[in-house]
Amino acid sequence: MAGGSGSAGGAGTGGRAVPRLDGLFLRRFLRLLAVLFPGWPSASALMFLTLLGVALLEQLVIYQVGVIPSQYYEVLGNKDFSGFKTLTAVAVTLIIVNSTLKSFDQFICNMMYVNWRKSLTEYLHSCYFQGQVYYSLHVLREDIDNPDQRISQDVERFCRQLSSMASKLVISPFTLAYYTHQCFHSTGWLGPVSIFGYFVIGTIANKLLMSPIVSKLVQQEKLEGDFRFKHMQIRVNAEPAAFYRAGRVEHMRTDRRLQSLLQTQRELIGKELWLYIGINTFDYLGSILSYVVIAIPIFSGVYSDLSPTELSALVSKNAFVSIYLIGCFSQLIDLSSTVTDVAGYTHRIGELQETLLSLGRKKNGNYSEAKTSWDLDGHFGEDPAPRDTAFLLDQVTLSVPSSGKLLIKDLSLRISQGNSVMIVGNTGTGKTSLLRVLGGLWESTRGSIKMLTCFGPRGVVFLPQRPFFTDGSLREQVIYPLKEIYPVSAFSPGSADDERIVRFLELAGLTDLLARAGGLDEQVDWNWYDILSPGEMQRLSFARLFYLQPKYAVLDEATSALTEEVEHELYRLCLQLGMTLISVGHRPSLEKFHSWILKLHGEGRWELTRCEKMKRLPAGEGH
Ligand SMILES: Nc1ncnc2c1ncn2[C@@H]1O[C@H](COP(=O)(O)OP(=O)(O)OP(=O)(O)O)[C@@H](O)[C@H]1O
Repeated sequence: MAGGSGSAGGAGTGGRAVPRLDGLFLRRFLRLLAVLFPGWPSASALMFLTLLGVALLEQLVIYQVGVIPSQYYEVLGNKDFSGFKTLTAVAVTLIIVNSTLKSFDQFICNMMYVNWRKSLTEYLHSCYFQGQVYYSLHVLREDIDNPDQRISQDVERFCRQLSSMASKLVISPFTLAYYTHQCFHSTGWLGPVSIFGYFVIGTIANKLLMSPIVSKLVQQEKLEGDFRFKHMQIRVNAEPAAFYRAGRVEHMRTDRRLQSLLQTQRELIGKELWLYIGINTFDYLGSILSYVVIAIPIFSGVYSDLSPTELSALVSKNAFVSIYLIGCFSQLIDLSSTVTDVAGYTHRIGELQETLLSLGRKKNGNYSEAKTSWDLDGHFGEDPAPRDTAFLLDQVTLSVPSSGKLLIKDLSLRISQGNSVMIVGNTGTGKTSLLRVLGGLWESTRGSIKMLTCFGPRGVVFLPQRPFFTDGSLREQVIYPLKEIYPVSAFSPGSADDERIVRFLELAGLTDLLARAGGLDEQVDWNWYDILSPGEMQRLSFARLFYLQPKYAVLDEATSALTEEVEHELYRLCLQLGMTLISVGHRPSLEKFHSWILKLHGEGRWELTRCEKMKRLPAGEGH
């Protein structure tokens, strides 16, 4: 497993551009926005409009609440009791409306967060699970660290931070326009121009302070993922680790990853200090800027004909609108730390999105779209492919993708029905790699490979070296990866699905498993890897194979944990069920189940021989 296992100290950018607040950020952000707002009328767009309406109403009410104190001065000064009662009733109503609107504002932002998270995660899932993209991403691409963390945690934080900014951002164009107009009205061009100038300077200074934070944040997220991955490694491998008494060494290694993460967090906090100094300075300087704005015409003699009282009234009026306008800008500048978070997550999610899309576009020429996936619902149409041949290899040369190490050179082979092939050879000579090419996971460096049948029950089923189980009931393990009950009538008319499953479990020697699992459909809360022995896992994989009854079964050392007798029995059943086998194995006792032996010698050399020991078996069942 490559995901998350990258070096703990690296920046995680793997030769890529350092993440900054630049054009690349903008492009990635706009691409993510297109996922969050897929069109009109989408739920997100409607929520955003509602938020805009609520925020506008809120502004109106806030303004009304703001003038209440001055009205109290008036009614109390005049000892106007009925005016006081009316004003108090109005004030209470306005405050209730204001608090309701504020709560609604928060509520809509939270709902938007959930909705955005749903859209973005589902979108990434659709790219991640398309074809074999998840395999290529984890095994063949090493430049993307912790894809799992990007999809789960980074998306969550991105959406949360973005939604926390939403209500301030949505209203700011309106408040800015309104108070700029007001400011221009009372101070002329000098007020708005100096405030805008001040904001531009503040933004440039902030941007300089924000960029290093963005790259640090991206690095911190990578280390966070590495740390979590280390814990997951222990969780998944608790038993072998315990046999090795690996507690001390794993403790040290896990602590090392933690230290590396904490060191980066300290550096991040150090960089953020400068940003906070910038933000706070901007806020407090802004509060005196309005007086600086009014001081310029006063000292240049524009108001020299005004009396001191008239001048004070003018100062107070101008200060009010300028402070409001500066307040609007300060609110935007205050969002800087949230913006850096959003930018960091944007880079991480954007990188993942780009990689997923490029992997999704890269189609394996040997496999048409229809053949790259299973018909999971069990609906089987007509298969136009010739039925007697599964794979046609012509002058195929195969190398390890990352290192280029030559494994097989100029191999021509036809794998057709009734002609089982056994692949043998020393460790690391490329036996599994050849299956990877047959399965469409790797591409050959030269030559052509044609798969003339499909994946699934009517075509090819692979049993990988490491058995794979999903979460769920025993039935779900047996029928995997079919989702629904397999259409019995296709192969065994008349017999019920349950009976077939039980029979195949018995044939695989797993009768007791039915009782342990409490029946076929009991939703067990255990991890199948924890409760099954390696041998039982291989037996269960065979029960699955018997159930699916494909025409071709590709078995990669699928019986390595079983005795020779059990192996013999399982292979015999496969042939009896009409399967043609393509197996990788080491035991010579397996040869009798195959017509051909392909021996790999490494460094490209191979040898194909006819096997004379092929066992004569009774006619296949079900075909
Ligand atoms: N994802 C990978 N990245 C880099 N190298 C790989 C990868 N997978 C396999 N290899 C290398 O390719 C070579 C062939 O591997 P392969 O798994 O095909 O061996 P094998 O013949 O099946 O061996 P074994 O009998 O041990 O199962 C080995 O040297 C292995 O280290």
